[in-house]
Amino acid sequence: MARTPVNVTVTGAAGQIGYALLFRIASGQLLGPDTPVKLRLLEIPQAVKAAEGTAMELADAAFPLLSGVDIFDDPTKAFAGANVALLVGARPRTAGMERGDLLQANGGIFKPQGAAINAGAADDIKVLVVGNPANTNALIAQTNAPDVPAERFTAMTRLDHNRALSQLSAKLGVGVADIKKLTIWGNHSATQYPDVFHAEVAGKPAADQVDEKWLADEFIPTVAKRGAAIIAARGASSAASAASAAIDHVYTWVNGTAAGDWTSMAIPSDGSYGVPAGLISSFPVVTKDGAYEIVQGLELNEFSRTRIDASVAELAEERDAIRSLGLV
Ligand SMILES: NC(=O)c1ccc[n+]([C@@H]2O[C@H](COP(=O)([O-])OP(=O)(O)OC[C@H]3O[C@@H](n4cnc5c(N)ncnc54)[C@H](O)[C@@H]3O)[C@@H](O)[C@H]2O)c1
Ligand SMILES: O=C(O)C[C@H](O)C(=O)O
Repeated sequence: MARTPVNVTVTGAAGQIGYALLFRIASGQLLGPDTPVKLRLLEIPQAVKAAEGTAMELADAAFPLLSGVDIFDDPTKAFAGANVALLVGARPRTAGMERGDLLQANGGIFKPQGAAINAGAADDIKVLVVGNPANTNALIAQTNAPDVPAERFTAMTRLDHNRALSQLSAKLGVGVADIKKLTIWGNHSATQYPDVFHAEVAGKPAADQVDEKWLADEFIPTVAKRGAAIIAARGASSAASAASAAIDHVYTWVNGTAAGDWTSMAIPSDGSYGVPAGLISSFPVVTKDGAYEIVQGLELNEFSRTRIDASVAELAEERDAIRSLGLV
C-alpha cells in the first residue's frame, strides 16, 4: 500500500541552501527511499517567484517520491500539518550590524515561525534550524512553541561534525567511515569544540594518533573557522555542504545512528555535562526510532572542559540577549 506522504516544510526555499536541499529531499535522501514527501516551501513575498521557478524544476525532475510542492509566504499556512521543518531562511549579518541587531532581526523571523509550528504542525513535528545564529534561532522558535515538546527543536552542527571527520581523515590518511565517536560540543560558531578524545580510528583511540599541539593550533581552528574560510573562497557561505549536512541530520534522527557510533546535534540541554538546562547546545547523541539521547558518562579532560565551557558561555550570553530583547 502506498504510504501517506510526509509533509516537509522548508523555509528560505529560494536561497542557495534551499536550491541544493530541495532536490535531495525530493529524491528520497532525507527520509529514505520508501517515503513519499510533500514539500511546503516558505519564502518572503519578494522571493516567491524564484521559489516557483525551483518548483518548476522539481516537477521537471519527475521524482517518483515527490507527491506535491506548495509555496507560501505565510508561516501559519506553511507549517500547517508539517511533520519535518527545516528552518533555513534567516537574516544574515550585514555591515555595521551589531549582534543585538542581528538577534532582533532573526527574532522577527523565528518568533512567528515558532508560534506557527505551535499552532498547526503535526504532532510528530521534528524541527532542524540551519539559519544562523542557528542555536539561538532554534531557542527563539522553541520558546515560542510551548505546546511542542522542547526536544523536537534542534540546530545544525552536523556540518561541523562532517568537517571534523574530513580534517581528521586527511591528517591520518584514513577514510571518513573509519572514524567513529567524534563530537562537536557547544555553539555553531567559532567557539565550537570539535572533540577527538573519545573518537576511534579503525577501532583505536584517535587521540593517540595526533598531538595536542596539532589539535589546538590546526584541527580545532580549521574546523571552527571553516565557514568563514568557505565565505572567503567562494564569496558566499557554504550551501551544498550545508544542505548535505541537513540531510544527514534529519536522516540520522529518523533512521538511527549505527551501532558503535554517535553523531552531533545541537539540542535543548537537560543539564548533562554541566551545560545549563534549556540552552540549545551541541552534544554527542545516539538516535533510535526517531528519538535521540545524549551519550552519557564521557570523561572530559581539562583541555576539553575549558573549551566546552567557553562555547556554552557564549550560548548563555546569546540567550541573555534574546531575553533582554523580549524574544523569549
Ligand atoms: N548551521 C550551519 O551549519 C549553516 C551552514 C551554512 C549556512 N548557514 C546559514 O543558513 C542560512 C541560509 O543560507 P543561504 O546561503 O541559503 O542564504 P540565502 O541568502 O541564499 O537564502 C536565504 C533565503 O531565506 C529567505 N528568507 C529570509 N527571511 C525569510 C523568512 N522570514 N521566511 C522564509 N524565508 C526567508 C530569503 O528570501 C532567501 O531566499 C544563513 O543564515 C546561513 O548563515 C548555516
Ligand atoms: O553562514 C555562515 O556564517 C557560515 C556557515 O554557518 C558555515 O558554517 O558554513
